[in-house]
Amino acid sequence: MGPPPAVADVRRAVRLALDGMAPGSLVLVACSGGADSLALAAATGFVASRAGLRAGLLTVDHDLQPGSGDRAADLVRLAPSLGLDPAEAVRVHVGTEGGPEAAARQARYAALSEAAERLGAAAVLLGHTRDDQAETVLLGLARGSGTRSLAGMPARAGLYLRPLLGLGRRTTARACEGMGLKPWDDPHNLDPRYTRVRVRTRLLPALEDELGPGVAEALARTADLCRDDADALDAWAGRAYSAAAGFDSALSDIGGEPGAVVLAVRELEGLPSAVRRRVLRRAAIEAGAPPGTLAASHVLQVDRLITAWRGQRRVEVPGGIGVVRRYGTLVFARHPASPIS
Ligand SMILES: Nc1ncnc2c1ncn2[C@@H]1O[C@H](COP(=O)(O)OP(=O)(O)OP(=O)(O)O)[C@@H](O)[C@H]1O
Repeated sequence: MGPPPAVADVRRAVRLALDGMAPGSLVLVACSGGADSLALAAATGFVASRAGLRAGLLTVDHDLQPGSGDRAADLVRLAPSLGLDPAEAVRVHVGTEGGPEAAARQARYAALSEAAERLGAAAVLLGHTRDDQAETVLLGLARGSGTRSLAGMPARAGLYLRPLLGLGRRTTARACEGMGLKPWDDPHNLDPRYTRVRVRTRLLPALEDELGPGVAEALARTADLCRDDADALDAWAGRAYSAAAGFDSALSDIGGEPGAVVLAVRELEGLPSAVRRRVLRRAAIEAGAPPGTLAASHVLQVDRLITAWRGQRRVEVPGGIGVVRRYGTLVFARHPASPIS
């Protein structure tokens, strides 16, 4: 008799994600002890041993709740029985910048990347599921995001893989049951003070009641479609950026300071706005604007220097970057030379 269907589904997803990896490579599972990453950990131990790969477990102890150190130690003790060796608990200090959730996430990824490098891992596996993806899309819609944000989380990004994005949370819970594993229920996952928890526990179930049980799956499909669109637009914008920034070198001292980015307006005027806005966003970032702080409204203001220019002198974007229109160019710089109007 084969394994229960949910166990087989999780193993298949892991097998697909690890396909093509060089024999002997080390893959690490980032495991919180919750159902998603516990099912992932067990399936990875199983698949890796049959695929000639080595598998290990990393758990991050944020030291935010009483007992978190014990939980991390329990996971490390459990790991060898799942075929995961090495297994490490990494303790991190969580700051407060950007709110407690964002700070914990940032500290977690930094710790995971550091441990992966130290252990020479070829990949770090995360337990995000289709339901996490659906929540991300809903949150993006509510913020008025564009295609890049609606694309949600990618199945692979650098070292990080998300093998379970095609499976629902119900499947991981059943897989744990099927393997006799007892996941940890994080009380945070039920705390309605978190927006994501309200989306998970109230909004998505209400949508499924009203619109049918396939809503999470449909939202995850939207994410995939948006990713394809965003990738295509990014590629177009990359070429457009090179054309607009790589014009005649005689003009390249217009910026007036090192690090300035100068774009030729005539290369931008005929572009679709979705592409032009991407070019402008990239120019601002290359000139020194921190990516996370650059809002759509900033990019729109810069865009008006092209589409609705009435001698406006200067647009400010985060990072102390000013944008001015000067001769047939847009100059992005910390202290751009005074504009021509
Ligand atoms: N403390 C942690 N240590 C290691 N990895 C973690 C930790 N917290 C989260 N992760 C990784 O990030 C993924 C997504 O985290 P998130 O907080 O959204 O999930 P979770 O509620 O912890 O659920 P689960 O553990 O069931 O995946 C997890 O599946 C896991 O791979």
